[in-house]
Amino acid sequence: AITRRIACPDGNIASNAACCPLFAIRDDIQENLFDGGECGEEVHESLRLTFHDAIGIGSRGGGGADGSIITFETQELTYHANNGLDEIIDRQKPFIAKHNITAGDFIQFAGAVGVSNCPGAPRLDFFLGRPTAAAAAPDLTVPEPFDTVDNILARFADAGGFSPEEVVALLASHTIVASDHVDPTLEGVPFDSTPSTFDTQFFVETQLRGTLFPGTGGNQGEVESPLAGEMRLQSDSELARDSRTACEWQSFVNNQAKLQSAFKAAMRKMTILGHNISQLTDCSELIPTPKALTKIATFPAGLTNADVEQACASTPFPSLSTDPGPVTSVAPV
Ligand code: HEM
Ligand SMILES: [Ca+2]
Ligand SMILES: [Mn+2]
Repeated sequence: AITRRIACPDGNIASNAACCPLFAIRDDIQENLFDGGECGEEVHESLRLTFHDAIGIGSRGGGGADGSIITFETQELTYHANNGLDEIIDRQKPFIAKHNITAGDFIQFAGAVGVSNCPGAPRLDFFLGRPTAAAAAPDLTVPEPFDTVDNILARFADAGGFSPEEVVALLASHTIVASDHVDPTLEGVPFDSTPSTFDTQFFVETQLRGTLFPGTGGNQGEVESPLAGEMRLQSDSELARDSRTACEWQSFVNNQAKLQSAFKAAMRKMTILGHNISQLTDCSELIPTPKALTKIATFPAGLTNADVEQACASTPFPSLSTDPGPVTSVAPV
């Protein structure tokens, strides 16, 4: 294939002139939205936003990854599942206003650039050219942590024909979480012990027997986790144990290469929902290459294979070593 090289007005080289404005946007958000290239709160929330915008499509209506969650925020932010997204939307809006880019493109661009700051992440694709949203997405397109596996799989299938395997791949995103809203008494609670690293610990730790709540019990959509300071969603717990998804879930344990390739492929599909890829421009070259990760997955200190709730019937849980030292707790982000 012939790679086109175009000189942009600012001196950057692009494959397509349409991508040229993205260099300045990337530099601006790395410096002023992501605190100089961190894998922190704004990255986590920007990734969550890519999902809540894109999944708004299907038999009930909605335009997919069209920016409607910002353009029609007065409506979509009244939906229960979007609780807390007002903060990142307020942070993103000035960048959209300043640069000549639609909300739909910006949400997915910020997500892809942001994820590149997390060691171990794949280099996500980015396609440009989403028009401004025409209407708000309807309510109830975003799955909730208290939904059944049946309903979650059905919603993803309806939204974009996602298979159960692709749903599991997308949930790799929960390796970089700091939850503020599931337990109203806590802030910044991770779903795994490494919330700033795009690793497979999430798939290890969600398979361990739950023994405690990081804060209060009785929150809708939360079940017990195996580690002080760590939160487990009911939906993640059930997907890790359901016969339709358990083996796929387990297959990511200590498989960084699969984590990267499967998440990248599923994100490519999710981030263009509602669009015809032939009408978008591939500007993936703008996405930085994430730092590689060499850490091997482990059981947290004090826990072993005996704490695994084996759910995949056909394949044993991978053998992992246990972190040395006394039992620790996961610090808030
Ligand atoms: C069954 C599907 C899903 C459910 C039920 C679900 C639910 C949740 C919930 C309840 C939170 C905590 C929000 C808070 O308390 O602040 C959360 C966080 C998050 N979710 Fe999901 N999620 C799902 C799928 C996804 C997907 C597909 C992605 C992205 C591809 C994603 C990305 C994230 C991220 C990055 C966060 C962390 C946000 C932060 O730290 O502020 N989730 N999710
Ligand atoms: Ca992690
Ligand atoms: Mn947050």
